[in-house]
Amino acid sequence: MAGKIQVLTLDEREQLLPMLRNAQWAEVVGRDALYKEFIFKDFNQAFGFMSRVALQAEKMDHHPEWFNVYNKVHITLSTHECGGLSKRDISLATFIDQVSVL
Ligand SMILES: C[C@H](O)[C@H](O)[C@H]1CNC2=NC(N)=NC(=O)C2=N1
Repeated sequence: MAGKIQVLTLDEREQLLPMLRNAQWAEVVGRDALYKEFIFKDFNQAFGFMSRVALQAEKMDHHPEWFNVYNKVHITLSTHECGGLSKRDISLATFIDQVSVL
């Protein structure tokens, strides 16, 4: 594992979180994490999306907490190693948004 991962500073949050809020990522109450719900046409679309995210998550060694039923996918992102949001969560959220609209 590379150098220790740090929680985002207040400056980083002010810089990075507005764009994610605009993209419907919500800050979880009572936990330093991001949450978003995705709805697809059907299970095939949802699972295709999850497959793309899974491959990227494995590459990054950064994995989503998620829930799926049929066409719905709910995703929570946080970094367990630092107990909160890190730049890895921002990167993964950005990737997730990109592949959610393919
Ligand atoms: C051992 C392994 O590298 C760690 O448990 C990784 C795996 N995936 C992870 N995913 C997330 N979201 N946060 C982590 O801190 C994390 N840590």
